[in-house]
Amino acid sequence: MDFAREIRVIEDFPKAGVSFKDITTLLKNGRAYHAAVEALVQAIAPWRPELIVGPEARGFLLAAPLAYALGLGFVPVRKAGKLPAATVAQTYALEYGFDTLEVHADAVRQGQRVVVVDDLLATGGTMWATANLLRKVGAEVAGMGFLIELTFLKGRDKLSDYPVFSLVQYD
Ligand SMILES: O=P(O)(O)OC[C@H]1O[C@H](OP(=O)(O)OP(=O)(O)O)[C@H](O)[C@@H]1O
Ligand SMILES: Nc1ncnc2[nH]cnc12
Repeated sequence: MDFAREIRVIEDFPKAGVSFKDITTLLKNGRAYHAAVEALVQAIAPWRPELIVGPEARGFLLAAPLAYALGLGFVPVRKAGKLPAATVAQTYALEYGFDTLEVHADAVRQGQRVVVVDDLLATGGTMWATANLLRKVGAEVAGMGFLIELTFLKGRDKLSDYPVFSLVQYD
């Protein structure tokens, strides 16, 4: 399937100069959504994950069905202050300023192989912070899967310690 055809591109959203990749058009097409999750399953299964992790919010839309398809558990990474039990936090740089992501301190077993799945790789800041969180709580990050990669932002360079897979690339 040509996944790029299912993704709507909105220029100058949320601000001038940004070419926004809108996955809602893919998500509302059942065949495309199913095929995208299946393609990610095929790419990620060889990494032998024991658990799937997804960052809030769009990451949940791919990571949770992927976990379900593989018969694995799902762990959410959330923006600061959203998770109720004891957490570990990681602050990371945004284009302007900083943000903080959290995961439950007891979310993984020591040495557990986890794969992180998100909708889109841009600068890599979100995924870098997520991987750091997972290492802090004792996980082994076995790989990272994305629906979309904005190759010109070179997010992969920040993630060079890990295998990275993306289904659709924009350059
Ligand atoms: O590689 P990066 O430069 O970190 O950018 C990619 C991240 O940006 C978007 O999330 P956003 O923070 O907009 O949150 P949302 O999923 O809640 O919309 C996207 O879903 C990725 O998680
Ligand atoms: N260009 C883009 N489109 C959609 N989501 C994004 N997150 C970061 N950059 C993005």
